[in-house]
Amino acid sequence: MILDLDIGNTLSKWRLKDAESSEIRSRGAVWTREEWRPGADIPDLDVVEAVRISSVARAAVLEETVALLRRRVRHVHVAHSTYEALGVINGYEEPGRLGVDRWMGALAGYQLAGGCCAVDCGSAITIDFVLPGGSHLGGYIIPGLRLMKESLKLGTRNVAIDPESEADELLEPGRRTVDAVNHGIYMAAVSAINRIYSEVCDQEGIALPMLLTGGDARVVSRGVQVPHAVWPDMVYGGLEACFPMTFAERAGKMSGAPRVPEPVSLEKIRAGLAFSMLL
Ligand SMILES: Nc1ncnc2c1ncn2[C@@H]1O[C@H](COP(=O)(O)OP(=O)(O)O)[C@@H](O)[C@H]1O
Ligand SMILES: CC(C)(COP(=O)(O)O)[C@@H](O)C(=O)NCCC(=O)O
Ligand SMILES: [K+]
Repeated sequence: MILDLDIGNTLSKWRLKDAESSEIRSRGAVWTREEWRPGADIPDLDVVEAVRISSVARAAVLEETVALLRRRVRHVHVAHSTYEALGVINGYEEPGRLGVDRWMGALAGYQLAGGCCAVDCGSAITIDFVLPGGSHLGGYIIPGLRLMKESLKLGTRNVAIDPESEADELLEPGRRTVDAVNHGIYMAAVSAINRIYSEVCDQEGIALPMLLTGGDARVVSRGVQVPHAVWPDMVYGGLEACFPMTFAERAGKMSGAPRVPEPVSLEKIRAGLAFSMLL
């Protein structure tokens, strides 16, 4: 069994993949914390022969996790952001500083679709661009839906936040605080994604397919006008491409990869951009 780990700032996601059949046997998530211990909510390591890790948690968390896993598992692979991988050139001035989850997403997106816009809606929302030749342009980072909500709570006196209420896709003006906040942050996220996508495609002269991942991908997806596909396992896809182990992976197949969405024409993107700027 292969254990894939995607350690984010909020949640540590894991899945167990059958090394023979390439099937996903189980999956789960635990809060990202200082110490990561196999226990009730973590799979049994006895069946695990290899681990692949993408982590943006504090270095100490990753080090402890790796040290613990190395005692129990023969092969432990940790992904890093590099200058180049799988035909993609990292756009960062200091490639190692690009969040490795973003790098995994960009690599998976490129492997699936060639050039792409990879959007990861987690604690932060990140929007990365890769051109068909493999040049990663860099990207954008904005607070995720939950962080936006929490920042309002921290920074204002009278904005009472209901942390449990979902950011929903209702776009009309809110008539009570909870709705004004939820509709506001939702609009902030989806309009940023729509606008950034259009601006970069316009600038680069190419309509790119968009791929969405992360804990809030489904809710964000409903507000994104650009044709796109939701790929919950996109970060895992990058791990599969970097450290292929199963027969299917060696043949370039990534689990749960969606059909590549057909982007609208560049003319349409430009017309939409012109329209939104005239308003
Ligand atoms: N069941 C859930 N538990 C926690 N967060 C959730 C859940 N469903 C959706 N979310 C949202 O997903 C975000 C976490 O998404 P994720 O992609 O795992 O983030 P990260 O990679 O930063 O840990 C949370 O900030 C929250 O807005
Ligand atoms: C931007 C991020 C915080 C997003 O993390 P996540 O929301 O997935 O927990 C993470 O990719 C990160 O720590 N990046 C390093 C800084 C950078 O990418 O520029
Ligand atoms: K993210």
